[in-house]
Formats: sequence, C-alpha cells, structure tokens
Amino acid sequence: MGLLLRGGRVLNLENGELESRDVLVEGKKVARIASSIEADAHEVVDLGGHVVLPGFIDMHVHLRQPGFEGKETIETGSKAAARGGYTKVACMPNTRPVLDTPELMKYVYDVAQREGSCSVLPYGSISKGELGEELTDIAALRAAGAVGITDDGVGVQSSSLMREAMRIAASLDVPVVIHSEDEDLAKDGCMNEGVVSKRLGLPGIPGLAESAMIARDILLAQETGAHLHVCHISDAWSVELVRWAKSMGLRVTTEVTPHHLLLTESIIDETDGADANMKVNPPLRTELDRQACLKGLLDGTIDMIATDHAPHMEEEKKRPFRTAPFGFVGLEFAFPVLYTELVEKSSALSLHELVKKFATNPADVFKLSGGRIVEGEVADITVVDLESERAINPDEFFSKGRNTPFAGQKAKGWTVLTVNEGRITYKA
Ligand SMILES: NC(=O)N[C@@H](CC(=O)O)C(=O)O
Ligand SMILES: [Zn+2]
Ligand SMILES: [Zn+2]
Repeated sequence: MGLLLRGGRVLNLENGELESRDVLVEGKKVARIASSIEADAHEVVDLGGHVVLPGFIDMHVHLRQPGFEGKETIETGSKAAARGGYTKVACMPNTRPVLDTPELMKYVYDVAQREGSCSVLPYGSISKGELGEELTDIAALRAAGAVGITDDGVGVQSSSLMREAMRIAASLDVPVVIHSEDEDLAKDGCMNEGVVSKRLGLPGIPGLAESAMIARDILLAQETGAHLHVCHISDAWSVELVRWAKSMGLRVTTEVTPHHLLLTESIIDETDGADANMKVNPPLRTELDRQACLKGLLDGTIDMIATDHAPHMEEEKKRPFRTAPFGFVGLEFAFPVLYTELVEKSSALSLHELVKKFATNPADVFKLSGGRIVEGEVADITVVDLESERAINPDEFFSKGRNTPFAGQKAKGWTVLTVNEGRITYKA
C-alpha cells in the first residue's frame, strides 16, 4: 500500500509552472507522478489544489542536544522543522559536549532516528570543544556521517589551524562551513557597529569582523582547494567577496537567513530599551547590507536560505540587551515570511527561484538526496497553502524557542503536509 497525494499542483522547477498532478509514494520513494492515479489500495491524502514542493533543507540549525535541552531537543527542533516544511536539517555542533567525536555523530543520528521528525545531519566541529586550539579527527567525523565541519558560534581565530583544517577537508571532500568572526574586531559587541549602536550607547560589531575573515578563508580555500561554505552572510562586503570568489571559479558557497534579508538594525532603535529578541549574531545590519544580501540572493552569489534557528529560553532573552544570548528561531515560518515578502509582495523573485534556495541548491551544494520530486528518488515532499494568511504566533511553535522579531507578522505559504522519506511528519 502506497501513499497517494491527490489533487495537488506540482511546481515545475524549470519553468515555474504549477502542474496538476497526483504523486504516488511507495516505501521511501516517489513511485509515480501522473495526471491521475487510481486510488485503490492506497492511503489517500487530498491536497485540494495546494502546491507540492520538494522538502525544504536547512543547512544551519541549532538543536541544542546534548547539553541545552531546556532550549531545544532533537525531538522538538525536528518537529518544528517538519511544521516548517523541512525534511532535512543540518545541526550545529555548539552543544555540550561539542559534537567533536564520531561517537557524538552517532549519538545525534541515533536520537534523530528514534525521536526525530525529519532527517538530521550533524556537523562535526573543526576544533576540539570549539576552542580553536586543536583539530578534531576530521576523517573519523566524516566516516561517522558528519555533513561538514564547522565551529559555528565562534570564528576560528587561528589562520594556521584553519589552513590545516582546509587541507585535510579538501583531501576528504568535506565542506568547511565558517562562522566568520574576527573576535578582536567584534570584541564585546552586541549589535551592528554604526549609527544605531552609537545612539543607544551599545558596543558594536563591525561588518569588517565578518568580511575580513571571509577574505582570509577564501584565500585559504584557493590555496587548499577546499569547499568553503560561508554561514549566515550579512554584510555588503562579504557578499562582494563571495561574488568575486565565485567569478574566480573557487568552490565557495554561502547562505543567508530570513532575518538578514528582511530586517535591519533600525528595529532595535524602535523598541523600548532594546529588546533582546532583536539580538542575533551576525547582527542585523544596515539597509545597504540588506539590499546587498537580496541582490546576492537574486544573482546567484548566495546559494541558499538557512534559518540559523537558534532557540533560547525566555528568561535568557529577558536579560538586558548587552548580556542576553544571540539568536532567533526560524524553522516554523521561514518559507511563509520569505514567500510573502519576496514573492507575493515585492516580486523580487519567483516561487520556483525561492524553492531552489530552500531545497534544490542545498541538496546540490552538499550532495544530499532530495531537492527535487522525481520518480524513483526519495519522497521528501512539502505541500504549502499559498492563499491563507496567518500571523506568526510563537505560542503555536513546536520549538521550545519563542525568540523571534517576526512575531505577529502576517504571512501566506504555510505548510499543510510534510513527507520525509515516504512518512508523513506533519499534517496541518
Ligand atoms: N546565530 C546566533 O545568534 N546564535 C547561535 C550561534 C551562531 O549561529 O553563531 C547560537 O548558537 O545561539
Ligand atoms: Zn554562527
Ligand atoms: Zn548558527
């Protein structure tokens, strides 16, 4: 008995057409796609004209397990992912302990297998404990299923350590995923360095703290031949550097978050005494930076959307702006908010271009299954309702985190059904 998704409109990723098709799923795979498929002996889900997309892939989330289960767990984070239409997420190693051994890769895979609502691919860290001093066993991490290596949460300050990591990663074809931050330049900053930080008297993090490290790592990628993937790009010069690296034929890719595409530091100014739900790293920057990110997304410099889903507890986010932790949740509304703002309202890009940034490109860049709906391939499918408008409501989140500056914003494009490897993982 198969799962028959009937009466949906399947997005053609080549031309953006919506084509009325039934999709039959058997086991973990798409068995058939056709105008009409006989229902007998299948479990039928009627899609009522909703739009059928490849399951979303988020290459940057924080699931907080092990160590910070009060903020999130693999179970709650992957449920949030499924609710947001994601079928695969890659989780960051800044847990306690840091994911720096093959045993911890196995731990994440085992918990996700038991309790997860989507595929969970762990990153291994570049340095032991993310302390920036000693390299992990990159070959062993890869053998245990690490999707890449990263010290996300902190920048790798030592250039020689990064150079050695890239040499090894290049020989193993492991992506090196960077949180670009020069700590000396970023110091104790808590928001973008600029007119707003000066007015509020808050210590700033200059865009240069990001771009200077990206420049270094592009040069190291050139020397070593490593695949460099730049996390959460947020600064205009950073986008320019990645564009240049691509034009030189280097293996450099990048991602941008919904918040860096849609928000600026100005929202910090407007709030009373600076609300820590507006605090994130890299920080929300200027309109010029936001426009540069948008342009980079449109011209292909920026390959994909990643949420950098970073849940924190309410008490932590109630602390003063200076001392509260950095981070926003994002899994449950990333697609609706970007569909609404960039496709529906401003026509900056088309639906199929957006879907490539959510599914096809992450699959291609990281050589993963999915990203397309194809007969004989994995059944990772997301069905969205592009008509109904609803406000983003943190009280409804499956995530334990509520920390988002998008609360209350209205959006369309909500997930009605998610199928991961043939299994229904979310149904509205
Ligand atoms: N993005 C954030 O503001 N916070 C992340 C760390 C990170 O992604 O660098 C976190 O782990 O909370
Ligand atoms: Zn980071
Ligand atoms: Zn992160």
